[in-house]
Amino acid sequence: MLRRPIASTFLCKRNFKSSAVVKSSVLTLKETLENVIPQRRDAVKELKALYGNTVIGPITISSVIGGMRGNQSMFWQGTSLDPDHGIRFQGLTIEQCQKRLPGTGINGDNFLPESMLWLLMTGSVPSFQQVDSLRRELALRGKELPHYTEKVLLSLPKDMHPMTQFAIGLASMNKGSVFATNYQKGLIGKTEFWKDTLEDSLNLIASLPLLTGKIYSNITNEGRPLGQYSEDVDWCTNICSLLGMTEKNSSNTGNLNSQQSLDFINLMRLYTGIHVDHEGGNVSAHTTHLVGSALSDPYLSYSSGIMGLAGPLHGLAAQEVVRFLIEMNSNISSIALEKEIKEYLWKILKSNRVIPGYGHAVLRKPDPRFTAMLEFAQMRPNEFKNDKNVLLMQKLAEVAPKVLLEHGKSKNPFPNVDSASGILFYHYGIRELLFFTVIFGCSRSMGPLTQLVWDRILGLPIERPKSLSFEGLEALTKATGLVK
Ligand SMILES: CC(=O)SCCNC(=O)CCNC(=O)[C@H](O)C(C)(C)COP(=O)(O)OP(=O)(O)OC[C@H]1O[C@@H](n2cnc3c(N)ncnc32)[C@H](O)[C@@H]1OP(=O)(O)O
Ligand SMILES: O=C([O-])CC(=O)C(=O)O
Repeated sequence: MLRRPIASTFLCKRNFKSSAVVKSSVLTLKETLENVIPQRRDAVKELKALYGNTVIGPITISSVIGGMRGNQSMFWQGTSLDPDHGIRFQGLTIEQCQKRLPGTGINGDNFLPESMLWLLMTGSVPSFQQVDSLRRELALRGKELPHYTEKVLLSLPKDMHPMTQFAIGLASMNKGSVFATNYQKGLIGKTEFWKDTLEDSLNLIASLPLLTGKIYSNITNEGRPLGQYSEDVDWCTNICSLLGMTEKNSSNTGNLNSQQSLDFINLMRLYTGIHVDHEGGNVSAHTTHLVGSALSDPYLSYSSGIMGLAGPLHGLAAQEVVRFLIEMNSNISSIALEKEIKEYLWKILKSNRVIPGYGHAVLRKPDPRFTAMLEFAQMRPNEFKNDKNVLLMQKLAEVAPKVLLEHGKSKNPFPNVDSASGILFYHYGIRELLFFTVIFGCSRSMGPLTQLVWDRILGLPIERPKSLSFEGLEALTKATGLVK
């Protein structure tokens, strides 16, 4: 399908109220980080020296052969996950972030993911000016993709999975890695690794609007641009524009009116603001951390994380949910008929498949990220009242937990974050199901890359747990004296 070319090169300047008042005295993210580092380094050093031998939990055989569930064995600073209350970003709930993190300064706009990045990196809520300076810094850093990355992306088959294109694009950018180059030349020592890691990480995050836009235009518009990049707007406005999903400054493929265009940008800010991280053990974060522990640069490390996000039990569930909702809608006669929905779900369970968007490895309550996405839809009743997929998504949140509870296997029968997100993007006009997880991947860059910077600030070692064979485990059971 060919898309309309961009109607005009006119720049949509949704100017930031703060732009005019940014003072040169505002410390950059790096400078702020430099102020925080000495105290944090000392604290971790002291913890290790005084309490290094403190035992913090048992490791059972079930956990060794059960995906390390429950093992408290990773250091992760930015976020932590409570099974009953969900994610906290440097201690703040989603609700608190919505109240406290700065946005554009325009009433009703969501907080900016740039604010979240600042919070994760430094541990404190940024001021309006700090966020605006970071927004500007990222917009400048991200204004072009390396020519070799463009070339690599253009050479890929248009029907290659967008997540594969994403991982390849990111890995190709390792050619320009400041960290890898300076390490290879022997120009940096261990205590300084974090500086080049930060440099690469900010460049990587900044490049994501163009990279994502390129992949989307590859799969929908034969590689021709759908929108225009601007240094004057925020990261998400650029993402939306480059997907061709803004009223102005893009091909406006979804024919959005100005309210819908604004809503779509705010949906993107909300989505990418709360998917940034889910503590360290999830597959994408853990993979980035593991690969990074071998001192692979941020591009290679995060490209590996993206490959993990591309699994259907993890981020790819976002695409699976949309497919599932559309298929279910064409197989039931009415959303109001709970009996039919239940039968449909049972058919899936009886064929030994999972219900996508439900269950979680850690959470034991509905995912507050799901609730935040749901609230986005509920706050716009006129927009969504006739969308039968969105209505089914809401109905399922009532029905599926009952069925999963009756099924009796899943430890968590409630909706997770992937339940709501893709179908909202679909509503506004992103119809390529395979693409949703790429948007997830834009957001997820922020948490794991923050940790990578901190891994290097703290000089954490290469990760290398001990593995055990069946015989090794058996020998341990005998050692307990409980088994003959
Ligand atoms: C961003 C994210 O990654 S959020 C998660 C996105 N993934 C999905 O939505 C896919 C569907 N959900 C699932 O597959 C799982 O709930 C996971 C992968 C998220 C968590 O897996 P686990 O920690 O192993 O879950 P749990 O301990 O509850 O699993 C116990 C059993 O219930 C099953 N189960 C868990 N969730 C579901 C589900 N949604 N539908 C059907 N069965 C399920 C498991 O497959 C497992 O079956 P088994 O004993 O035959 O192996
Ligand atoms: O925490 C997990 O295992 C999966 C998840 O929800 C995420 O990574 O966002």
